[in-house]
Amino acid sequence: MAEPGAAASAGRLLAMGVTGTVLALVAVLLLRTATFPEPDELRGWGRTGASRIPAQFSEAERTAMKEALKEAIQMPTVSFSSENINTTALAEFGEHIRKVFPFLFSTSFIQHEVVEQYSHLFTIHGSDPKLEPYMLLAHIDVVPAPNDGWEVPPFSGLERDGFIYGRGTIDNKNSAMAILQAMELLLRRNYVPQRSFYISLGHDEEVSGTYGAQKIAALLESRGIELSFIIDEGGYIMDDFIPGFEKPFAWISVSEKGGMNLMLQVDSDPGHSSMPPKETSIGILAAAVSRLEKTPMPNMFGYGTEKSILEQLAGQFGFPLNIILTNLWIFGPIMSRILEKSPATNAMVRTTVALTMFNSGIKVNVIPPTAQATINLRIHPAQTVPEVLEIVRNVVADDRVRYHVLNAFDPLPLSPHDNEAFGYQLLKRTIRDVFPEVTAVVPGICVGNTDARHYTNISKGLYRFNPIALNPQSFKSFHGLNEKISIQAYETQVAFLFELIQNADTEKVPRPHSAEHEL
Ligand SMILES: CCCCCCCC/C=C\CCCCCCCC(=O)N[C@@H](CCCCN)C(=O)O
Ligand SMILES: [Zn+2]
Ligand SMILES: [Zn+2]
Repeated sequence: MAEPGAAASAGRLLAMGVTGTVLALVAVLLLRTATFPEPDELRGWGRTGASRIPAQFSEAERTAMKEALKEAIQMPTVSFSSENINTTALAEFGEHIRKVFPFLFSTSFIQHEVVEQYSHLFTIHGSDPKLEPYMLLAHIDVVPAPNDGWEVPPFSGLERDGFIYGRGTIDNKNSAMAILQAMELLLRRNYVPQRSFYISLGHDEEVSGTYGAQKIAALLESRGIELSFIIDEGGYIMDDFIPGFEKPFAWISVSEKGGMNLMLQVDSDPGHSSMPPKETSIGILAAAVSRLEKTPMPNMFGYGTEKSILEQLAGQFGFPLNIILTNLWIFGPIMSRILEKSPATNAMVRTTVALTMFNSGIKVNVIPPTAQATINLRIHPAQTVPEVLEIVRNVVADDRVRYHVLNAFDPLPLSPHDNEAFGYQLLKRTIRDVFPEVTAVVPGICVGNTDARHYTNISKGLYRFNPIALNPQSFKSFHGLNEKISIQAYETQVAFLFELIQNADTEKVPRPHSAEHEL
C-alpha cells in the first residue's frame, strides 16, 4: 500500500511550492474561478416517514455488537497463501455468525449459502422485484500478524481506551460484522427490504479471492444475476491528510489499479569466483532493476480521476490553492509534478514499480548460474498490461534479461459516478446523513486490489468505500502493527449500513428538489 503519511508532505508542498508561480496569474483567473458546490440531488431517497427506522441502538445492543466484533477478531482467520489458510478459524467464524446473528439465519426471505466451505453468500429477497439488486461485500480472512511490535496480542480483540485492537479491525472483519450486524438490527425491528440485495463474505481476499469472491461471482453469473452496484472496501473518510484542509473528505474508489507480478531472469555460465567474468548474472540483473527504479513510468495525471478529485476539493481550500485547483487547465502540469513527490499521491498518477524479491547465489565462491528478481507493478487506469510490459522492456533494454509474467490483469474500468449513478449517489447521500462533518465526496482510485474486481461480469457499478475515518497513522496499521478501531467508529459503521440499506429502497435517482444541504 502507498505510504499515506507522505500525502501530508505533498500537501505541504502544495501549500508552499507553487505560490510564487501562481500570483502573477491570479488576477486574471479570479474572473473565471469556478465554484464547485456539491449539488444535493438526493433528497427524498429511500424510506421516509413512518416506515423509516431510526438508527438508534440500546445500550444492550451496543454492548452486544462490540462483543460480537471482539470475538470475531479473536479468530485467526489468516491467509498465508492460496494453499495455506486457517480453515479451523474460518469454520469457527461461520459458527460465530450463526450464534450472534440468529434473525439473519432464521428469516424466511433470507437465504444463506456457504461457498467453497468458508465463504458466505446471503440473498435477501426484497418485496419489489422491479428494483435491481445490489451487493454488500467484505472479506473475513486477514493477513498474518506476528506478535512482535504489537501493544496487545493481535488476535486478542482487547478493548483499551475506547478502541478494539486486533488484526482485521479495519481490514476487513469490521465490514463483514457491521454488514451482518446492521441487517440483524433491522430484522429485529421487523424491517422488510423493498430492494433485494446480497451480502457476500469472501474467505481468501488476501490471497487473490480465487475460491471466495471469484466462485461467488461465477455462481451468481450462472444464475443470470445482474447487480445495480456493489460496495466493497478500498475507500474511506480521509481525515487529516492534507494540511490546510481541515475537514475530512470522503474518498469513494470508482476504480482500482491493475497489477502485474513480473519475474526478470538472467542466466550466465557458472564458474570459480577466483576468475570472475566482467559481468555476472547478479550484476546484469541488478543494473536492469536499478534502471527500472530510476525511470518512473509516465505521469498519467488527467487521464484517471486525479483531476476531478482536486477540482472537487478545490472549494475547501483558501486562496491561492482554490484558484490553482479550479484552474487545472493551466496549473495541471505543475500539480502533476507536485503529486509525484510523495509515494501516496505518486501512486495516484502513475503505474508504480516495486522491486519486491531478489534471489541468486548458491555459495560464496561460485559464480551464480542464474539471478531472478520479481517486481510488483500497479497499473494506472489509463494504461494496460501490454503497454506497461513494453515500457519495462524498453527501460531495461538488455536482451540478456528474460521476462516471466507470473500474473497480470488490467485496471478496472471507471464505475459511473455522475448524477445518474445510483450506487455512487446512494453512498454520497448516506455519507452526508451519517458524517455531517464531511465536506466533500470525491471519486478516487484504489491503489490496492479488492474482491470487487471479480464481479465485473455482473455489475458495472463497483464502489469501494468503507465508512470509517482514517488518518495517515491509522492507514499505516493496514497489514501493519496495532490495527484498531474505535468502538464509536464501529457503531457509526453499523449505523451507516443501517441507513444505506434503507436508502436503497427507492426506484430511481431523484432529481434535485432544492439547494438545501449544499456543501
Ligand atoms: C490526497 C490524499 C491521497 C490519499 C491517497 C490514498 C489512496 C487510498 C486508496 C486506496 C486505499 C487502499 C487500501 C485498500 C485495500 C487494499 C487491499 C489489499 O491489500 N489488497 C491486496 C490484494 C492481494 C491479493 C493477492 N495478490 C493487494 O492489493 O496487494
Ligand atoms: Zn482487505
Ligand atoms: Zn488486506
